[in-house]
Amino acid sequence: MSASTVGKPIQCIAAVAYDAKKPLSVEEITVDPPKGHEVRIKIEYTAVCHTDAYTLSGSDPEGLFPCILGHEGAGIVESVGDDVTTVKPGDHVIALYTAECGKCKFCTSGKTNLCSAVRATQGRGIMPDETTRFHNGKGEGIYHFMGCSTFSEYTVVADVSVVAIDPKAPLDAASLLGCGVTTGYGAAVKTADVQKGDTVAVFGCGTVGLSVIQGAKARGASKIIGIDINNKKKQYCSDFGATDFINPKEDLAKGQTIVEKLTEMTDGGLDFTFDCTGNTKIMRDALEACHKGWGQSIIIGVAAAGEEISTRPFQLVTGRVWKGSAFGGIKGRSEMGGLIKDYQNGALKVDEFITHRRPFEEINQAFEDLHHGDCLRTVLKFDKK
Ligand SMILES: NC(=O)C1=CN([C@@H]2O[C@H](COP(=O)(O)OP(=O)(O)OC[C@H]3O[C@@H](n4cnc5c(N)ncnc54)[C@H](OP(=O)(O)O)[C@@H]3O)[C@@H](O)[C@H]2O)C=CC1
Ligand SMILES: N[C@@H](CCC(=O)N[C@@H](CSC=O)C(=O)NCC(=O)O)C(=O)O
Ligand SMILES: [Zn+2]
Ligand SMILES: [Zn+2]
Repeated sequence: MSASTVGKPIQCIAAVAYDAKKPLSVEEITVDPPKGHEVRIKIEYTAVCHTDAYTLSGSDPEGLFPCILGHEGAGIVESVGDDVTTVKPGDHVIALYTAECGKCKFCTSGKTNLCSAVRATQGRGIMPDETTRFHNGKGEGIYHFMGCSTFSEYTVVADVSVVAIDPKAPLDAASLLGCGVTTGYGAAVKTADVQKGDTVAVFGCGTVGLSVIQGAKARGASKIIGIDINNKKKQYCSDFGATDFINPKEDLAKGQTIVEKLTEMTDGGLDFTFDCTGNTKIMRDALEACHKGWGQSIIIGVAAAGEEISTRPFQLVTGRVWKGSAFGGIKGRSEMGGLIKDYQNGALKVDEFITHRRPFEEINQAFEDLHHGDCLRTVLKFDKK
């Protein structure tokens, strides 16, 4: 912490999304000090998740411009506003797009990790007091994103949207626990609660899908089928624990559907399927590949505005279950410590997802990296020292 910055605006580098489909503008911005119940973080590392690209594409109904995207990030608390009791300057932290206040109807329900404390203002790109902490060189306000905005060297988040972690945990790996790894792993071990011997199919084997595979393996699933249209994902699937890989563009017999193939491979269908593509047609396939009577399909992928899912109601009448999962069902402030420990004792692979590294200034190339089948996550480093 630098005491000289406390209570003052900070000028720093950030990537501003001025408009949908346009490259981010890497420029100097001003980050105001944190107000009550807010925390200013010096972000050390941030990664690019598919959801950042989705919002930048203009398909997100909550997308607002100009904004500072980014929600997979870790850093060090620079200063805190009044009444912040859970973190202090110098703490190593992960920003949380799924807050945990511990007090709201959602948090106290014991049924969900969703929290309502700051979600409404978060979706409108502003802090809980309805203002922004970000301004560009012209003095114009810039919206926040997902309550995190980690594509800025300094960011301000609500105190319920940040968790302190073991300072011995490397912050590059910690950044990935801010979304992709936690989301997929949690979807398998918490939302689905996969059990030993279960059969599992995962559609879309990026960081989220591979993390589902990792969770299913940890639980002792008997068959884990990775499905992806990119053959470069085959080796990754095997590395993270899949027993089989299918490329639907190449591995189906003439006239055979992916649902038929999966049903044949699993004696009638899977115990669990996961959509990690955001494609609503794939979501239908994933549901219909579930075993009659009990199979559950978990939607993780984020679909564009206007997209809807459909199936014959008979699919549900006959016992298949459609569910969704946000942040893997994980409560960020109370459960992140356990994931960090799992990572530290070797039970949870995280470093293996870092396939590319770049200085923050190359953030637009990091978005390009996402389209290459060999890229799982590009981690961007702020400080070149
Ligand atoms: N619910 C939640 O809490 C969260 C949701 N998400 C969402 O999860 C999804 C996955 O995220 P992430 O892993 O980062 O994304 P990636 O883009 O890294 O992974 C998606 C994978 O799916 C593949 N794919 C695309 N179309 C198909 C298809 N028709 N059949 C099979 N595979 C296909 C892609 O291949 P290719 O690269 O060749 O297109 C890619 O390998 C996104 O929709 C993201 O927005 C992410 C985090 C949290
Ligand atoms: N803004 C979108 C919805 C985006 C969405 O579904 N986000 C996921 C996390 S994606 C992370 O990479 C999520 O957890 N949603 C729950 C939430 O409360 O936002 C839209 O409006 O469609
Ligand atoms: Zn994400
Ligand atoms: Zn809450």
